Amino acid sequence: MRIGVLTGGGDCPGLNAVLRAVVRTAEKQYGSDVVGFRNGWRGLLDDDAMPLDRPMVHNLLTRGGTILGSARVAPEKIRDGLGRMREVLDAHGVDVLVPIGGEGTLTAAAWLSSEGVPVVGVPKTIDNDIDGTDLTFGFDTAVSIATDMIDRLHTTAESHQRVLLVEVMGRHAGWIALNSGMAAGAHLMITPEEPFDIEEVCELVTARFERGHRHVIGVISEGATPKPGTMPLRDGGLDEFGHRRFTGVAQQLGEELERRTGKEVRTTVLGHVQRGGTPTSFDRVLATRFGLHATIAAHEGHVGQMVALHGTEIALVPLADAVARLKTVPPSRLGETTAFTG
Ligand SMILES: Nc1ncnc2c1ncn2[C@@H]1O[C@H](COP(=O)(O)OP(=O)(O)O)[C@@H](O)[C@H]1O
Ligand SMILES: O=P(O)(O)OC[C@H]1O[C@](O)(COP(=O)(O)O)[C@@H](O)[C@@H]1O
Ligand SMILES: [Mg+2]
Repeated sequence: MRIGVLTGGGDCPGLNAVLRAVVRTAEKQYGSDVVGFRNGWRGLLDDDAMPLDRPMVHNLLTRGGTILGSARVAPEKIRDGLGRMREVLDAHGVDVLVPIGGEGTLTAAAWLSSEGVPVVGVPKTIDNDIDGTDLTFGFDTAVSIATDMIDRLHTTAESHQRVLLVEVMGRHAGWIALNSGMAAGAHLMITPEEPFDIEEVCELVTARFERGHRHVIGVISEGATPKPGTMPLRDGGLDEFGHRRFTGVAQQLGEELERRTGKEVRTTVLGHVQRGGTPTSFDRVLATRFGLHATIAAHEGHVGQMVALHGTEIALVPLADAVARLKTVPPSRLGETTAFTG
């Protein structure tokens, strides 16, 4: 059998570990081989392929990013390119395609599957917002990096009696803000799931200083928004792929907070540092198990599926179900922060 692989969407630590696991499992367990397509779906549309064998995946377990590269392609081009993608897959003798990606890549994968292309999906994203799996790899690494950064901000905030706002990634889901905020003892967490009220944020900050505390740490997802009519947030419009362009919610909240409370505010935007570098041991293992089980599923004919973590076991879920909705932070999880904030 020949397996085709590609990595789509934003990169994350662990993608290379999946590639290594797919190649090793295919070669060692099945005597199969693997071909990679460069730069996500673009590699399939442009016939940009590279053979992947065991020497090529040496030393990949710990390496961040993806040796295949990743890119975004307008969804219309994917839909118009079905015939072309079939031709390229046939030309390379690919029996099963294993796309590794987030909700966008996997939506395209689910659609290809519905068109009869044999596909086994692997979920990745630092945002952890893929439904049907308890976790995605990349998330643990991003949370670890963010936690380390927030730990460091506590001391400098205290020295200057400041409010420090940390903006973390999380377009639609606040998992990184929730977990890094909890791990680092933040006093305030704001996620995209619950629009924030500037009045409440001001009250929290004022009350904390009045109680004699010397600093406030707030963690804010990049996709957070204010409650309508409470404070303005600049509109950045949409990018060419239809994603909302962010305009810096933490900075804007900080300016408003400083104006209203008179407290000194500083803002740190963590950005792509959350996605760079080596994966944590947890993500290395999860990525490796996903790659292993995706390859097994491909050989056993379980196509149209996505590998998923259920508890401690790797399961298969229908791709169409996994992309039907995003896994956002439920109110019960946000409620768990109440005892620790303020
Ligand atoms: N609804 C869709 N239909 C077809 N292809 C899509 C769709 N959404 C996304 N894609 C493809 O998947 C790529 C990756 O999606 P994106 O959302 O950028 O990243 P991720 O896979 O990390 O969520 C897009 O550039 C596009 O080529
Ligand atoms: O790398 P880019 O294009 O700036 O994208 C940033 C986005 O990608 C992410 O890091 C990951 O999102 P995806 O997994 O959906 O690609 C988001 O947290 C962030 O909003
Ligand atoms: Mg996406």
